[in-house]
Amino acid sequence: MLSWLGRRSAAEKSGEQGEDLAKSLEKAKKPEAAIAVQERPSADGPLLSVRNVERSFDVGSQKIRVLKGINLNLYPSQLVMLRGRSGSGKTTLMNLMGGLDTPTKGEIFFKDRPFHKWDDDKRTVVRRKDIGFIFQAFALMPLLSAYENVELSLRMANIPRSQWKERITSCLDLVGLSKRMHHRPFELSGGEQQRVAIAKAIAHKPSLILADEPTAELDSQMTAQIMQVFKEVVAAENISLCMTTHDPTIMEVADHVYEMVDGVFVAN
Ligand SMILES: Nc1ncnc2c1ncn2[C@@H]1O[C@H](COP(=O)(O)OP(=O)(O)OP(=O)(O)O)[C@@H](O)[C@H]1O
Repeated sequence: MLSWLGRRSAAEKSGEQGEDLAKSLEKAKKPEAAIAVQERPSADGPLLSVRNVERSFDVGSQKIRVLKGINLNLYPSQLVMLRGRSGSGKTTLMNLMGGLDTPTKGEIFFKDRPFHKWDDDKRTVVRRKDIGFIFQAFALMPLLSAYENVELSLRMANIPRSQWKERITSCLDLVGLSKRMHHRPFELSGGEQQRVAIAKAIAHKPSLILADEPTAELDSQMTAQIMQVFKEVVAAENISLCMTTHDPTIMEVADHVYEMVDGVFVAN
């Protein structure tokens, strides 16, 4: 598995079981070339629109086609999941959605801004201000408290210092960590650390949160808590959230689930 964090840093030089498995394997045998893009669920236009996107990588003398024509619309205040087997292309797509990478073909519009045409510097400005990232491995600074970790995000986004205390307190309160603000990551459970990571990702009030397997390191109880926090954050902060997962037990929380097989979406 390629780590999103690893590839993110590079790009940023400048963030199953029994029956279900049998069903998904059956579907995997017959991928459809492309499925209809999600119907418009709200009066607003999409926050993010991915149109006919392809991504290939040159490895030695070979061209590897990872994404083969992806269409996706993400609307304000939606919680969307990308599901697929390891290597199907989920992280590659998330990197494109977050402006960490650009497509080989196709278009990506974030708030009508053409990410596919913009250089990394321009995308970075938008990313810092309007997109939050959450990783499987929490990605917290180990020597900083929960409070200071969230503060770091506000500092990076150039939010005026006068607003920090109120915003940090309200974000940690939203994720249920008011009583653990001054704990450092090693003094927190895995679920609590991931809640700090969520507070950190939403602190600068982004419109979009991208989360790559945010519950992969957590047990089922912590996973359920994190999914509840995600639902609350999407509602309270008017944020759209797109996350990848292998876990079939959490799909019902999503407004929409995209199933990816070998670089294309298939009907689920
Ligand atoms: N920079 C790259 N260079 C070459 N191949 C790459 C690159 N990035 C991704 N790939 C290839 O693209 C394919 C899809 O990788 P990706 O990480 O997007 O899958 P994934 O669905 O997120 O998998 P996982 O669930 O294991 O994280 C893999 O075969 C991977 O080796």
